[in-house]
Formats: sequence, structure tokens, C-alpha cells
Amino acid sequence: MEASIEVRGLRKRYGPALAVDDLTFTVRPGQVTGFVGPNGAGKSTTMRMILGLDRPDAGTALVGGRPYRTLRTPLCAVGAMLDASAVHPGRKARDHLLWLAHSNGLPVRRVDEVLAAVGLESAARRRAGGFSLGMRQRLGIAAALLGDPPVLMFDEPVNGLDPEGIAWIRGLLRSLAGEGRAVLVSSHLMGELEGSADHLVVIGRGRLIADTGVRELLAAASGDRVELRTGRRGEAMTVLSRAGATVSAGARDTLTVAGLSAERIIAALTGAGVEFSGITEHRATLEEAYMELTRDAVEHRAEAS
Ligand SMILES: Nc1ncnc2c1ncn2[C@@H]1O[C@H](COP(=O)(O)OP(=O)(O)OP(=O)(O)O)[C@@H](O)[C@H]1O
Repeated sequence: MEASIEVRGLRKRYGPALAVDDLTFTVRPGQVTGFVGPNGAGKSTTMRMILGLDRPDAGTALVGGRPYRTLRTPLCAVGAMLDASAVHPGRKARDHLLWLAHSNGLPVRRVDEVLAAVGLESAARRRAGGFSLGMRQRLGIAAALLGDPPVLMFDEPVNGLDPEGIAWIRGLLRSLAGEGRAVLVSSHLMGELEGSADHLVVIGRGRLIADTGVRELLAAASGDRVELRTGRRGEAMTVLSRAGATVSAGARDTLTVAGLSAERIIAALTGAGVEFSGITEHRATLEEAYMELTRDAVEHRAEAS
């Protein structure tokens, strides 16, 4: 089966509110696609429609080229963790997975494999009700992996986790994509996806704001800005402006230079005998890129209201 999710013109209304509004995007194999937007943007609603848990008012969502409801062995086509607390608290971890495996015709062997994959072997015979949030997330992920599916979806998997848990999930997402799977992971905090997402689908109020590669987004947000320090800021600004750069003064003795490469800045300042240090090419963080990306949408909303 093809490892992909295709969402086309998806729309969902709850009463007067449009939760998802004409949404179109594709989740490709071999990539972690971050699904980002503020609380209430429509991420969970979209994921529920992909899994056939909610019926769209318009549009289609296909998993591996087929609607979820037509999949013969859904757990082998797409694994999902939408809500880590959706496990009966009285049920032991291994029994929960055994029941899932049995009802989907999967071998017992898979249960022990996924318990090992998420590091829950030693807690396998403990009741889920006594699990920490991090352990519940791991159990939810184990259930998603049970059918060895080519497509995976996780709704806010790192929400509330400690740094160790976040690092573990990041590594897992990367390795799942590295195996060629299509991975969709939602978050309302862009920074959470730093280091794990290859691609981003950004939504706001149910509508698509951006569908972009992380590398392209960061390159665009970083611009060609270079930062440096000099005790002779006035002279440096004159020299660099003459060389065609746009220069702005930052805190203390720093300058931000746009429009000239680091090599040409070094040549210009050295040629003019202006001393400088700490020259670095500016790299935007994902959070900064996100702010820039959503600024237009926010301004547009402010104007409209
Ligand atoms: N079952 C429902 N009945 C009524 N309104 C709903 C229902 N589910 C979602 N909504 C509304 O649809 C909008 C989108 O909600 P959704 O949960 O999909 O957003 P989200 O991006 O996942 O947010 P969060 O990050 O808070 O989980 C919200 O305004 C929400 O109140």
C-alpha cells in the first residue's frame, strides 16, 4: 500500500462554526509532516475525518489512496494516537495490546515487539491507570505501531512530556520516516517540531496558511542576514552601506547586515581596516519562521475586524 495521506477540499461545520474550511494537503512517504496551528485551529477535527471518526461536510481524505472506511485491515494501513488517555485504567498494558492485536488478526509476537520498541517491557503487566503521562503516550504509540502500518498519525504526542520524553518521541518520528513511512504529527507549538519535521502544514481557523518544506521555510525566514560585533560601528556601517548592504545596529556593539555574503562583508571591513569579531550567519528558529509566516494572517484578521 502507498504510504500517503491525501486531504482534498475537506470541510467540517459544527453549528455556526467552520472547524475545517476547504483544506487540501498531502502527507508524503519518508517524511515527518508537522501539522501546526493554534488551539482550536481544526487539527484534531481533520485527523478524526482522516480516520473516519467524523464525517466531512465536503471533500475527501484518503489513506494510501483509499477512504479509511474501505480499508480491510485498518491497523495495518494507518496507526494513530489521537488521545493517549483512551485506555481503560484497569487494563494491563500488554492485555490492552493483546486485545487490539486479536481483534485485528495480528500475531501475539507483534505485541511484545511494540512493547520493546516503546520501552514498556518492564511495565507490560501493570495497569494503565497507574501510568505516568509519558508511559500512556508510549502505550498509545505502541498501539499505533501494532499493525506495522506505512502511515502514522499522532495528535500532540509531546504535549506535557518532560525533555527526555520529547527527545524520545523526536527520535522515534525520525526513525519511522527513515523507514519510508508517512508520518503526520500535530502540535500547537512550532518549536516542538524543531529537529523532527521535514515538512509543515500550517492551519489557522480551519484554513491552510502554509504547506512548505522546513528547510525552505527556514532559509526564507533567515534571509541572508549576517551578524557581527565591532567597536567601530559608525565606520563599519558606512563601509558596508557603500558596499551595497543594508545595516542595522543591534544591542551593544552588534550589527545586522543584509544583502551581502559573509565573505564580502569580511573583505569590505578588512579592506577598510575596520576591526570586527563574532561574524555569524543568522539562522532563524522554527518559532521565528512561524511568527513571520502567521504575521500576515494575523494582520489580515485585525484589518478585517
Ligand atoms: N464535537 C464538536 N462539537 C462542536 N464543536 C467542535 C467539536 N469538535 C471540535 N469543535 C470545534 O471545532 C474547532 C476546531 O477544533 P479542533 O479540536 O479540531 O482544533 P485543534 O486544532 O485540534 O485544537 P487543539 O490544539 O486545542 O486540540 C474548535 O472551534 C472546536 O471548538
